[in-house]
Amino acid sequence: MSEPLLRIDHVTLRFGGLVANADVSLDVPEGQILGLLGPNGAGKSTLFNLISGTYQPSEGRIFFRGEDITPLSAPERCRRGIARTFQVPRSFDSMNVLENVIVGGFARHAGAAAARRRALETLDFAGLAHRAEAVAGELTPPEKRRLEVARALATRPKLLLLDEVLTGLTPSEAKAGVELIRKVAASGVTVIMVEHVMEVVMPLVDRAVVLHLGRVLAEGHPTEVVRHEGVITAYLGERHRAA
Ligand SMILES: Nc1ncnc2c1ncn2[C@@H]1O[C@H](COP(=O)(O)OP(=O)(O)OP(=O)(O)O)[C@@H](O)[C@H]1O
Repeated sequence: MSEPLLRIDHVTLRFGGLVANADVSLDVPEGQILGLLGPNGAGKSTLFNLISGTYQPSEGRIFFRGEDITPLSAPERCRRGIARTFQVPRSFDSMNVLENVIVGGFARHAGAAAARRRALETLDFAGLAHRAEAVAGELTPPEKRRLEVARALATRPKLLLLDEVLTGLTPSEAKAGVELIRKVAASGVTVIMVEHVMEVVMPLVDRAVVLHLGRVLAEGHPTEVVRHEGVITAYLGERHRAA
């Protein structure tokens, strides 16, 4: 079997006495859309922070394309092709949409002209080209999420971490968001997404991993995972039992 794009190898992260991620091991093959699920406080965002380099694990290693990236900083990991969005959008509100995406592009493109070219392409890809000159702070909530994704894509990632980009959207907005995620995956970017809305996650992801109390509770095809007894008890609740 070929090497996974990302390998998380027995990773633990402690904040003092609190274990936010406990002995997490996970292989993510190239081309997959992986859903990372679990109740509030399960350790999903912490795992994103460990993959993107915001946090260093207390124990364990993280490999990307076969390279041990555990000691690398977040900018170094970005240059290798790992990008992320944040639960609360972090765009620069006073700058326009294009400028925001150019900032993302600078991480990977030498020179303003190349970064601008890449930003324009990315806005087009993300369906935001018509809002290029709009001030970011004045975008609608779904446009702000799209801008987050565009900023991350401008770094030309091989792995994109999406933290609740569909949460809080109306069903039709979420449907448009799903289409964008499918398009991202079809362009060759591997995706790991944290999302709570099961109706959205189920048909979209190739594989689901459920975290609970920092540990991997279940892993597999989404249809198997939602039938897992421990997942129903810890996360989904009784209404999913008969589903
Ligand atoms: N910087 C930190 N310092 C101390 N504890 C933290 C820190 N970041 C996260 N935690 C704790 O680690 C645990 C996991 O948090 P995390 O945010 O990763 O969960 P989550 O699954 O992303 O939750 P949510 O769905 O609410 O975003 C929680 O108990 C949280 O309080």
